[in-house]
Amino acid sequence: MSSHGTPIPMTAHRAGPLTGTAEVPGDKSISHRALILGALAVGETTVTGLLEGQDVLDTAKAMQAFGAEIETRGDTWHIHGVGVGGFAEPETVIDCGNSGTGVRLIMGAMATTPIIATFTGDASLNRRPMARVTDPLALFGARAVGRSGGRLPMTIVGASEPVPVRYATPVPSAQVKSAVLLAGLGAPGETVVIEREATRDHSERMLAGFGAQVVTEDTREGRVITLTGQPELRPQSIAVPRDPSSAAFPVCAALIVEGSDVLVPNIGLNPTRAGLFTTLREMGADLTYENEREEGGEPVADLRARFSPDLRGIEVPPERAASMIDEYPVLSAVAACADGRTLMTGVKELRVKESDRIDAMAQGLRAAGVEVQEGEDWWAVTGRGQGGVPGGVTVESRLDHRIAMSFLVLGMAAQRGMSVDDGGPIATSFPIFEPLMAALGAQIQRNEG
Ligand SMILES: O=C(O)C1=C[C@@H](OP(=O)(O)O)[C@@H](O)[C@H](O)C1
Ligand SMILES: C=C(OP(=O)(O)O)C(=O)O
Repeated sequence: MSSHGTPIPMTAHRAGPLTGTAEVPGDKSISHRALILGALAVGETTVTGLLEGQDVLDTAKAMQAFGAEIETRGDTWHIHGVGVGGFAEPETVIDCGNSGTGVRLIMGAMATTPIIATFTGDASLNRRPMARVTDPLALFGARAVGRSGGRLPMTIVGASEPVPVRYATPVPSAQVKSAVLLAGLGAPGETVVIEREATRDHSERMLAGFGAQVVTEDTREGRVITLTGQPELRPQSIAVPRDPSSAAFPVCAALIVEGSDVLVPNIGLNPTRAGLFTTLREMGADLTYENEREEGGEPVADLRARFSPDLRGIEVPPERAASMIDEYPVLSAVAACADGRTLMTGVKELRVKESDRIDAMAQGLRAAGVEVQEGEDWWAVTGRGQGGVPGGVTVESRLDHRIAMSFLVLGMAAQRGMSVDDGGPIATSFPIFEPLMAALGAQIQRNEG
């Protein structure tokens, strides 16, 4: 089932070369944060390039429920923030749909204000673990009551006298880090988050942009981030860069579809996000960075991906996992078309995303004729070489946009194409995926009725 309606079965067939320019939408992580920090600032924040995918739209609706006024004029989003500590108590349940980032960051943002809010989501989100966020929020003085196993629906009672927190994250998660930092905004004094492995740092960068005092130090313990609480956040004008996690799909498709040459302009290459591109280049991908520059304090380049007939399997180092965590599904589609084995280790987190992504990809790849081995925190794909994946099957997308898109990309190179039972979830992060890929020359269709 799609998150908000009837399933949309989709098929991608093997087709001629993919060529042209792929203008992918705005970054999902940055879009959520722009809305939440805009809601916590005093005055009007404007945002251009916001990803208008369902996950982000659900966060916008949630911010309205907490009292922010949000309107769109043309392509610009205007957010009238209520200030740190100014959130109102929502009158209804907050539905975050399919979005782990949305629900976890918003729980953090409200946890140090004395209000009560109840959160829910779709069947996928309601299976995902929330204790990783509610455990540190309890240290601030917030309380959480949810379903067994720390699942949604869940009610958070915000702390009435919050205290600052020092917290070492037990899992590599930018969502956990960000929830703690956002909660720290409402607590007096210094809140400290320590992460052993650096995860995406958009919250730290954006908090600093809004005028909060945030200091990051790399130490022997790991990355130590110190935030000074109760700032007055100054409204900003934010231009959201394009999403490298969405760019991954046209890039990977171009590498495996014969004769392709695709330009994906203006992609953020923040090192905490760019692990996939490094990995693809190590596999022998013809992937170049053109027009490298800095925009809004972030490294940016145009990516040019060309058909790469000599891709080889590699071992992806576990320390790279955080910088490409959402890209393993599509990497496995490329690995299936490479020569040799691609081994991915240190990736336990993949099991608690919108689906168990190791299981979802392993089952679908095996059905498509590709050998996959797996353990709790690793998996390995034995490539069948260029043009060697039989395909020709329908696989489950499991309410997971990245699973759906990864199998459709594989279908573009597989001998007999690939189908997914439901492409509906794609709209959570990449609502223009179908027309964008079709404009490049992909054969992608909905199987109505
Ligand atoms: O903070 C974020 O914006 C995100 C963090 C990652 O999740 P985890 O924090 O669970 O690793 C990532 O998978 C997700 O798509 C977006
Ligand atoms: C894991 C993802 O998102 P979230 O955790 O926000 O649902 C993703 O977009 O791949």
